[in-house]
Amino acid sequence: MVELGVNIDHVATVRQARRTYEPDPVAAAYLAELGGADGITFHLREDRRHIQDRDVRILKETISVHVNMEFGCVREIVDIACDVKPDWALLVPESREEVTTEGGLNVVGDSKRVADAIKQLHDAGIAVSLFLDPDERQIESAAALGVGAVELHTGPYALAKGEAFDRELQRLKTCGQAVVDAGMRLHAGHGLTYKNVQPVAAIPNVRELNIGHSIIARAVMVGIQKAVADMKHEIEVATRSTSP
Ligand SMILES: CC(=O)[C@@H](O)[C@H](O)COP(=O)(O)O
Ligand SMILES: NCC(=O)COP(=O)(O)O
Repeated sequence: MVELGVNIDHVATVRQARRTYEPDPVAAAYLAELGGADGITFHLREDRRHIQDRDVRILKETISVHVNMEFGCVREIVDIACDVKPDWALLVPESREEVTTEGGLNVVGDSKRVADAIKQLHDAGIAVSLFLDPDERQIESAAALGVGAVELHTGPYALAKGEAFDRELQRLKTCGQAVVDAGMRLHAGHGLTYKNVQPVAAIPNVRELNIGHSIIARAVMVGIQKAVADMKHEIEVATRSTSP
């Protein structure tokens, strides 16, 4: 079975737009779990633009499916992960200027920073996964670093059209096989939607897909009707009690 990890970052994005308490990504994670999520994913960014430290701690305490924490190789965040102990730590490249993660981590050549983070996480008993472009050299280096999983970056696939789409899908298949042959778990994610998920879910031996933006975008849409009806109800109740 291919597991679904639901990324709840953008529930927190809406909350942080007003620096208030709602919507709470912890509540969203609970509902995602009720809906059948096999895991909950979130990205604790250095700039704290969406997920906050408080979310990370409460999520780890309250979620019963596996917790996948994404972050860059920054000492402060690696220390938080070692303290909170998610089931998986997904190391990603991160820049403050980006709107979202733009590419895979580069682990070819000098990867001391990554190797140090992996060691610290492993010493804390946390399984480590690396977010990589579908590039065989990166996968070879990931295997040498001793991580348990690779999450293939599906962003370029998600954006590709026509022949490029077939090419990107083939890269994912070829590199997916390389991940499995090297003895690591195969995960994939980024930019997956209701329209483009099936070819990726059908890649042999893929164990987990992490999907966020598209699910949260759909949740906003399918939930609006009830949210408006609930507000109408509140107003009507008040009007009933105050009208002559
Ligand atoms: C690693 C990855 O592909 C994305 O999940 C990304 O890290 C999510 O971060 P944002 O939600 O800030 O785009
Ligand atoms: N690692 C990928 C992820 O968690 C979800 O990415 P997206 O679906 O929000 O693009």
